[in-house]
Amino acid sequence: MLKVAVGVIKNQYNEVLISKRSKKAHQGGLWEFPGGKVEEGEKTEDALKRELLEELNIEVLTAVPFIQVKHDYNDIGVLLEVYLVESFQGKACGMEGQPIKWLAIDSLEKSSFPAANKAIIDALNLPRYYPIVDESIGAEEEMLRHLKTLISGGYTMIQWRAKSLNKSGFKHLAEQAMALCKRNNVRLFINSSMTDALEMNAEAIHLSANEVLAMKNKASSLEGVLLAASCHNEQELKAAKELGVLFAVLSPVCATQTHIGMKPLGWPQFKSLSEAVPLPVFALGGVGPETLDKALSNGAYGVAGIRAFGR
Ligand SMILES: Nc1nc2c([nH]c(=O)n2[C@@H]2O[C@H](COP(=O)(O)OP(=O)(O)OP(=O)(O)O)[C@@H](O)[C@H]2O)c(=O)[nH]1
Ligand SMILES: [Mg+2]
Repeated sequence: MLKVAVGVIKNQYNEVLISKRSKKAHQGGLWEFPGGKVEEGEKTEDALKRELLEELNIEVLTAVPFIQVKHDYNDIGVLLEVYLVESFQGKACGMEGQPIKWLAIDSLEKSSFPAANKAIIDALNLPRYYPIVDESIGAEEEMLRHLKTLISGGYTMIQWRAKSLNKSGFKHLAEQAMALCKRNNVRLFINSSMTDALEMNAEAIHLSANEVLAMKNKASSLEGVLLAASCHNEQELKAAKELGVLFAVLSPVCATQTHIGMKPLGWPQFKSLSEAVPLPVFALGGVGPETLDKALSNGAYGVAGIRAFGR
């Protein structure tokens, strides 16, 4: 497997720099995030700095690990170690004669990139908020009402959870929620077992940590379905990463009403766990929109919650 250092270079306008691969290269003629092969004995971060200097004539000042993507092309397998380049020195130019351009993150077209980049583009488009509609909010009507409030509040990624309903009750309710979200272009993650979620044709599934641990190496049948996972420790985060989830939720950060008796992680431990695994991690447990800055400064990608959203 070819190890590749890839840089998503951002500017202050929320645009990223992309560059066109030469016709003759592997996956030639497609756009890419600049970067290249990690040499024998070289650290990935050093390879990133070297490649961006060679290809764009810029000096990387800060780069943070973002995600890792494994992909099998028919001819080779690649492991893309993707970094967010948050600051650099110099003016980028195509040193190998390649066209380059700055593009808004939400206008990146997956079809213009090699297939492995789909996961990078999905991750770059993740919102910072992940509200959860849970039955602790109220009965079924109440849950649907709360979902509507969240949708009109502008949230674009929501989790749907009702653990105490039986299978057919959950299916019936989840189908209404999915239809509502589809009409409004909102991505709804169904929190249930993998089997049940696939049976109801969920396009996005939120798995419990136990399900993730039990799923090891079974993800190959899941092309086209987005996965997320609930995690509480490093082992679960690593298993979720291995399974190929788009992001994880790590909890509980602080003490909450719903998880009385569960020992909170606290911010320092949250930070070290989220930094140990290159995956976007949402903080959950006593956090909300007003704690986003605190969460970001502790290594979170965003915040998740039930009562903190849409009230
Ligand atoms: N740099 C880069 N490589 C990517 C991306 N997506 C992707 O699948 N790859 C694959 O990663 C592999 C290595 O990338 P590369 O061709 O940039 O390597 P390099 O700069 O060292 O090239 P060189 O052999 O011309 O020196 C290629 O097989 C390429 O198809 C991407 O976004 N950026
Ligand atoms: Mg390259």
